Amino acid sequence: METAKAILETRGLSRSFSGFVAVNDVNFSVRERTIHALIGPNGAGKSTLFNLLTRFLPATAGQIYYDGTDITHASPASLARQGLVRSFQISSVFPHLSVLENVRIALQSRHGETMDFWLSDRRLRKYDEEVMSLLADIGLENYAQRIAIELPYGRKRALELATTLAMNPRVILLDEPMAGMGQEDIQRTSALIQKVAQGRTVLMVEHNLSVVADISDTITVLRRGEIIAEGTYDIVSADPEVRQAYIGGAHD
Ligand SMILES: Nc1ncnc2c1ncn2[C@@H]1O[C@H](COP(=O)(O)OP(=O)(O)OP(=O)(O)O)[C@@H](O)[C@H]1O
Repeated sequence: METAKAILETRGLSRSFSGFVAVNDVNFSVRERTIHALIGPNGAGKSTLFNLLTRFLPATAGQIYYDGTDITHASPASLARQGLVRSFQISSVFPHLSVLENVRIALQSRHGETMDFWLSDRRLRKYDEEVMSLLADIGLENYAQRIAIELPYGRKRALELATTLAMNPRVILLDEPMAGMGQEDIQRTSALIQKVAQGRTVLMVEHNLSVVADISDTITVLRRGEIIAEGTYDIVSADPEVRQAYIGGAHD
């Protein structure tokens, strides 16, 4: 595990907003096939770094590399095609379509087909087999015919993950996957993330530290736009600067 190569890397990455430096000269590296969490107190720059990595925000300075290729100026759509997929990105859920239809649309889009009403039944059925196997992976097979909007909250998030997986990602970026979830959904989603991480890389911003402790291989702690610690949960949680950042509270 320790020797896995870096799949995502930044060098001197910075982002300012009207002179305020939200991400400051960050050298960051995510090893392939690990679950990597980005944590830090409110306003630390987590969302900004996440948006830079997925190219939703342009960098003010520095470089981003994906699998050794400079992607500093790539578009989010081209990154998704190359396997760097932000959950809820291209694959947003259509609330009034069924679970099966939602995942089928994501698969069609990956195969370069738009929503073609004239697709033959045979071709649709071909997708449906793939859809059902994906839904089985994610524990949604019994929800296939349910309309997305009617799903319980945790299952809706699982559907979002299913549409992300339909893009066949190498790296999945999750923005607060546990947000708004109760304990039961948190446990199920944690297990799901560990499952989908097999053979893939997951980078997530997550506030729930017990989830982070449970499932992350590596944790990067940000504070005021800079990395202050990195390593396993045991290492970062014992770090005096990290403890101070959390005790110090929000915008310390
Ligand atoms: N579009 C923007 N314009 C101006 N300032 C911004 C913008 N986006 C972020 N910031 C500032 O950059 C800093 C970092 O914000 P960011 O949202 O990245 O932090 P965060 O660690 O994700 O916080 P939280 O945990 O509260 O979501 C904050 O001080 C924020 O006010």
